[in-house]
Amino acid sequence: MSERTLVLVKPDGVKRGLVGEVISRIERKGLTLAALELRTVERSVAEEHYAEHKEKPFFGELLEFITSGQVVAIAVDGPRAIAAFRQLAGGTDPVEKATPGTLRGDFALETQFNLVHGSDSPESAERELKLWFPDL
Ligand SMILES: Nc1ncnc2c1ncn2[C@@H]1O[C@H](COP(=O)(O)OP(=O)(O)OP(=O)(O)O)[C@@H](O)[C@H]1O
Repeated sequence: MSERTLVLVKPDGVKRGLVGEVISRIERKGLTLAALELRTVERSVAEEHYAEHKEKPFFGELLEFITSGQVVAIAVDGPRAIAAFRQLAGGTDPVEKATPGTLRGDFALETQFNLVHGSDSPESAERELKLWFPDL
């Protein structure tokens, strides 16, 4: 059964010219692109996107970071797309958790600047896709 997930290339990935690398790995895995947009994120969208982290000590920094530059939002389709992209991304901490061969394992050093976001469950995917691609 096909699923849809929301992927973001965060501002660090866009600034470093890694959008192509992320898209290439998504496509090589066999996943397909349903929608793609380069945009800046309004603070309200960022707050809603990361609502589950509202009480965390890093919430303020996270909002600053995600609104600090352009992001690429991508709706990605495929069988088990949610888990498949999380596998491509690697663990949240790019050094302790992400293994080489993953996007974060290969290209990131710090937990905050970990290059990509991928929805972590069908419920998150549905919520996030509505937020980022309301017309899809
Ligand atoms: N301890 C931390 N310090 C700074 N930033 C953090 C920390 N933990 C998480 N973050 C930031 O918040 C984001 C969301 O954290 P979460 O635990 O949901 O990780 P994730 O699901 O792997 O990442 P994402 O939701 O971006 O895909 C992380 O990707 C990272 O950018």
